[in-house]
Amino acid sequence: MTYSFLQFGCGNMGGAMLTGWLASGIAPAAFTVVDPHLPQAPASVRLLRTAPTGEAPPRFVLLGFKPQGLAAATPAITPLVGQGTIVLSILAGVDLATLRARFPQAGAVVRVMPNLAAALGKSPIALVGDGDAAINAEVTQLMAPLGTAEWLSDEAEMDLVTALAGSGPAFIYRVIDALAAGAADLGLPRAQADRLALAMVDGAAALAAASEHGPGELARRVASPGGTTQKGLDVLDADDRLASLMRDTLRAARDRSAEMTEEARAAG
Ligand SMILES: NC(=O)C1=CN([C@@H]2O[C@H](COP(=O)(O)OP(=O)(O)OC[C@H]3O[C@@H](n4cnc5c(N)ncnc54)[C@H](OP(=O)(O)O)[C@@H]3O)[C@@H](O)[C@H]2O)C=CC1
Ligand SMILES: O=C(O)[C@@H]1CCC=N1
Repeated sequence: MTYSFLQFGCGNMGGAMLTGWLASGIAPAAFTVVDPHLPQAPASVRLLRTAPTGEAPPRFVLLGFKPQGLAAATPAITPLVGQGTIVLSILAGVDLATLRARFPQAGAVVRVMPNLAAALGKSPIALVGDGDAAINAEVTQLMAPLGTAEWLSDEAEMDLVTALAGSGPAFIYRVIDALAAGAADLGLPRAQADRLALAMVDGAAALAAASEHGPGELARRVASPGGTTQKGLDVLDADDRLASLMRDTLRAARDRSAEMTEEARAAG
C-alpha cells in the first residue's frame, strides 16, 4: 500500500509510529516529516523543518506534537488540509470538536491513542473519528502495522482509554522497576533483579496474550495451594490493595486527560 502522509512532530510517539510503519514495508517516500529539531529522519523519509508550502494536501496529516502546541501549529497546517485529507491526531485530551473547529475543511478528523509499542507493532490503537465507514476502514488498515485497532463507540471513553492504553506502559514500567527494587531490597544484586523481573514480565505477557485463559485463571494456575504464590497474592489482594491502587492511578490519568480537553478548548 502507498500513502501520501504528512506527519507533524516526530518525537517519542510520532517516531515510534513512523518506525512501525516503515518496519511493515511501507515505502519511506510515502512520508514527509515536519519537525523543527529532529536530528535526522529515517532513510528516504523527507524531513522538513517547517510545513511545506504550495503542495497539494496529502491523504493523511498526523498531528504528533504536544497538545499544548495545537493553536500555534494550526496556521501552518491549515493550507495542507483539504477535503480529501484525513487528519489523525495523537494529541492527548484534544477532542474531535476542537480538532474539527481547527480543520473544518478536512474530510475527517480521527483521534488516535497508541503507545510506544507501536514501534514493534504491539500497541493498542484506540480510535474515534467523524468519518464514514469507508474512512474508518482505511484508517484501520493504516494502523494495522502498529498493533491492534480498537474503535470506541463513544468519544467520552477516550480519557480513560488514554490512561489505560496510552499511559499504561509507564505504569507497567513502574511495576517492573518496583519488583526489581523489592527483590534488591530483599537481597538480590540489583542488576540480576532487573534482568529477572524484565524476563519474567516479558514471558508472562506473551503467555497471557497467547493463552485461551484470562489473567485471573492464569494467576490461579501459578498459585499452588499452600505454596509461595498464594502468600504473595494475599498481600496484593488484602484490603483490595492492588485493585484500588490501579483504579486510583487510572482515575488520576483519566482526569488529567479531561482537564486537557478543557485547556485545548479554551485555547480557541
Ligand atoms: N509519549 C507517549 O507515549 C504518547 C504520546 N502521545 C501524544 O503524542 C504527542 C507527542 O508526544 P511525545 O512524542 O511524547 O512528545 P515529544 O516532545 O517527544 O515529540 C513532539 C515532537 O514534535 C515537535 N514539534 C513541536 N511543535 C511542532 C510543530 N508545530 N510542527 C512539527 N513538529 C513540532 C517537537 O519538537 P521540539 O521538541 O523541538 O519542540 C518534538 O520533536 C502528544 O500530543 C501526546 O499526547 C500519545 C500517546 C502516547
Ligand atoms: O502523558 C501523556 O500525556 C501522553 C498521553 C498518553 C501517554 N503520554
